[in-house]
Amino acid sequence: MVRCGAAALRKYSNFIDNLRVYVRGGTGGMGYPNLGGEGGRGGDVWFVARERTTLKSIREKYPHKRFIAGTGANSSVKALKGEKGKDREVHVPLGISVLDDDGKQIGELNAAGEKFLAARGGLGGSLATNFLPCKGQRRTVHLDLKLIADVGLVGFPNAGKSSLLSKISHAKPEIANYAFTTIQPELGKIMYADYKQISVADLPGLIEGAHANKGMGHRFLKHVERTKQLLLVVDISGFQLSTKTQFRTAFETILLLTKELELYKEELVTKPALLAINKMDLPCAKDNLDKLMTQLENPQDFLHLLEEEMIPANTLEFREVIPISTYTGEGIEELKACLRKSIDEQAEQVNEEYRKKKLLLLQTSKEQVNRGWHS
Ligand SMILES: Nc1nc2c(ncn2[C@@H]2O[C@H](COP(=O)(O)OP(=O)(O)OP(=O)(O)O)[C@@H](O)[C@H]2O)c(=O)[nH]1
Repeated sequence: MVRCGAAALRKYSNFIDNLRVYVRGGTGGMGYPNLGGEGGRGGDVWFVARERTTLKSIREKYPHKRFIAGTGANSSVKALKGEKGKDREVHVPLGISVLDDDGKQIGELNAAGEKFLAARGGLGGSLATNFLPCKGQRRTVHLDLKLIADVGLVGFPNAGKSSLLSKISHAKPEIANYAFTTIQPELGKIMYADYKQISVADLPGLIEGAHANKGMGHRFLKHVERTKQLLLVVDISGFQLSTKTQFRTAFETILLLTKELELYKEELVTKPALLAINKMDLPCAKDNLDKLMTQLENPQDFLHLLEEEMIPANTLEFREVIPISTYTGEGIEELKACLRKSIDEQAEQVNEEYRKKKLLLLQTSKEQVNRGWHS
């Protein structure tokens, strides 16, 4: 049964991942015609990425959502070159894309301390402008948040994503026996004995037909874009959203999830993926698992089980398939180990590619120097 509790709705209204703000650079200062003095430039508006900042806190602190930098000082006898106006810094969360009003991305802030010039201050008055100052740049921009996590949990409602997140991390998501309990992304961290941490994001609301805007549509899938890997979570007994919708087996669920990812953005299905098969404590789980493993070994042979338009172009290849039960704890430690191994391998691969690129650059510049010597 699909229900949305009042508490869940409250939670939903608490989370925002998009905020529209107005930014205006400061006006320049007046020039001083008699002595040819130049007014100070207007201050700039900067977005600065800071940990522990949320879009919600920005909205609460600045309900007008207007950020205006200081005016440049006028030129005067005492100070012919007027001082620059005060810059305005706006702290934004990590993982922000800055979009203009047409939805075009104009900036990105992913690491603490990164800055983006949102609005440039106007020039001060000078001979060229008849000593009149220029106004600062002004525009409306959208701050679009995409969570940055190592692993994104992807699954249909009730698969046990929240239960899994609370089992492997210290997160305390809401868990209930009805779909859509999770209506905002939840973040948790898996801690390992050597103090390494892996961040995991539970991404809610994905259902069959999300691409056609069913349920919450693809609203939260954007958060998968910046996760390094995907962990698909499926219920071994299958999935049925309501009595009015078709029952889907675990295998069909995996195909449908793949299709939804593909329809949102094809690159998502190229991310390294693992599969957690949950609820292995249920009575028919072992038989269902045998069947599912056969299907996963030769997925092409079983694609006909789905309607043609829901068959994904490519099936996902899982680095690991781990049967688990968040009730009994079966497979949980193995899953944590597999995630760690997979993330470490990916980091190693990225380092290796970086080393190769650097080596290539070094070789090319050496060859260029040698050619210079010989010509
Ligand atoms: N039998 C069994 N039930 C489980 C297991 N894990 C979770 N459940 C139950 O499945 C239901 C859904 O669990 P959740 O963790 O809320 O699932 P979810 O995928 O986060 O669901 P949404 O919030 O709707 O996205 C709850 O009643 C859980 O108690 C499991 O390993 N075995």
